[in-house]
Amino acid sequence: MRHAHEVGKVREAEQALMAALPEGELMRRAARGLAAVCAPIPPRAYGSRVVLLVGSGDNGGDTLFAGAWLARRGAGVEAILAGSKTHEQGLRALRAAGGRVTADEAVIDAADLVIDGLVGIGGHGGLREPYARLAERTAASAAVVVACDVPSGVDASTGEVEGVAITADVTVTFGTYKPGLFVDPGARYAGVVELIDIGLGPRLPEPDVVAPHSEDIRPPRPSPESDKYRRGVLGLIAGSEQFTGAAVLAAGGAVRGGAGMVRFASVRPAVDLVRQRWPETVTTVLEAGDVADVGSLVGRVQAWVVGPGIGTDERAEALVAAALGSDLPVLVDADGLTVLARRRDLLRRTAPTVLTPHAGELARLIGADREAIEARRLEHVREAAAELSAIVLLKGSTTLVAQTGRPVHVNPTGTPWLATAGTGDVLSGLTGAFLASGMPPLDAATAGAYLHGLAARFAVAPHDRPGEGQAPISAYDVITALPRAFRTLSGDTTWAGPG
Ligand SMILES: NC(=O)C1=CN([C@@H]2O[C@H](COP(=O)(O)OP(=O)(O)OC[C@H]3O[C@@H](n4cnc5c(N)ncnc54)[C@H](O)[C@@H]3O)[C@@H](O)[C@H]2O)[C@@H](O)CC1
Ligand SMILES: Nc1ncnc2c1ncn2[C@@H]1O[C@H](COP(=O)(O)OP(=O)(O)O)[C@@H](O)[C@H]1O
Ligand SMILES: [K+]
Repeated sequence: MRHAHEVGKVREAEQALMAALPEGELMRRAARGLAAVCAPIPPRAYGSRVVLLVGSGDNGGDTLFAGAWLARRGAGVEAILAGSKTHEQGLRALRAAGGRVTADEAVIDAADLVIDGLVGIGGHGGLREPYARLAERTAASAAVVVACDVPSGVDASTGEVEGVAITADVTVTFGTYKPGLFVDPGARYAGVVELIDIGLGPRLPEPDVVAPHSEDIRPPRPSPESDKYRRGVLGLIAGSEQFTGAAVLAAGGAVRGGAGMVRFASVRPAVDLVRQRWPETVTTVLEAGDVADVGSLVGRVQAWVVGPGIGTDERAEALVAAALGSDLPVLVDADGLTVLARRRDLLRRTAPTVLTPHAGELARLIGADREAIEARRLEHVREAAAELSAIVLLKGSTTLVAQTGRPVHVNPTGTPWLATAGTGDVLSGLTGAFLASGMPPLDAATAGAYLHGLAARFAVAPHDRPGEGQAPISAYDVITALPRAFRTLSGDTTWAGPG
């Protein structure tokens, strides 16, 4: 996992470390790391035109020291001192190395490299002038932009962006990742994030946010003792007279997600379609009076997924109530979430509940404003998990998974091409398969989001080559690419082949 810490925790750890080190050592480490990332950027240090945007705090100090290092290696370094004061030793170091100070902001236009040292973890609120103007000018320049610690204008703890911010190609961050580098909108401004070890690790407490690596994703694998029941039977309640496609897509996610068996229940037209496309499923046609008994009609399962395409009428409500009335893990998605918005009482249960809303669905569930959720995703997903007593997977440009008392998991895979009807249904079926296998719900949701996003990337650009073009995808393409996504995960060494 990549660990991210909020500003308060970073400052505490830094203070403890600073007390144990010679003065200025921490900044030296940060500046050296920043310069080392900048040096190889074409046309490389010697003869390149480097512009430093220097604010009044230590972020500006790091940037001045890094600029001095680059100047000693032959770069032409000019610093724009934008703050009300300037880090003195940093400025002395830059001048001693042959760097210059300039008031001419036009140097940004012709720069090869701009280093953003306006604000770091000390930033609050939208960028004030002249910082905002400098950020806009930088965005219009062809220079490579490297942000020091965080892109100025991005809230390091939350990823909020108020107004203008620096758009970086690379962000060089120190000691630990910051949540704002992982979570949108901030993540969009950060570019590639490089972590520099400044020795903070041992002093850091539990992270606030984590982003899994491929090796952290461990979907269940069958063992020689496995049979279809032990692998996990998923009960899936999806589709209605009006919406049948959602059922086919959710069933596909579950089948390709490795469920031992999918027991599918719905109205006749949805059952007919699911059987045609996924003959592997065991189906139950629900007649008008059957909904309350769905559990016993379907047979034994280890987890439920309820919601995709079920509609929002009384019948749908009874289906959601029946699933949540069980003592099994239940994932509620799509229409099921709309039903829950008026029946929050159904969430009072002891078995785990996983909710998979997009921002609009979450807005209805917690009575918040959709735009506010998009702007402050981290805050809202945490609040929702606490308020709804559930594991909440908030979909969107960065998918977040929150469980109270645990760091928020942020999904590193995915692509904006996923924003197309039906892909969410695939995710709920896939995650449901993991729940049915007995995976802890936070891990199941994290693995679901990861593999779903990876499959989407493979569908968009199947050859996985740099520079390869991308094409629009359908939700079905995501299902088709799931096996390939699974195969990228670290292998199971116990497999000896047949015979
Ligand atoms: N504390 C430490 O031990 C270390 C800190 N380091 C660097 O120090 C940085 C933090 O330094 P500081 O605490 O001095 O804070 P910053 O340099 O991030 O920013 C503080 C200054 O920016 C101004 N400011 C804040 N928000 C603004 C806005 N929206 N518009 C315009 N001006 C704004 C403040 O008034 C203040 O003068 C880190 O991000 C990192 O780059 C590194 O050197 C590593 C060690
Ligand atoms: N801008 C975006 N960037 C990346 N992924 C996105 C973006 N917008 C939506 N997604 C993803 O697309 C999927 C859409 O799901 P959802 O909104 O439930 O659609 P549907 O209900 O039509 O299936 C989710 O996995 C979500 O995380
Ligand atoms: K910065």
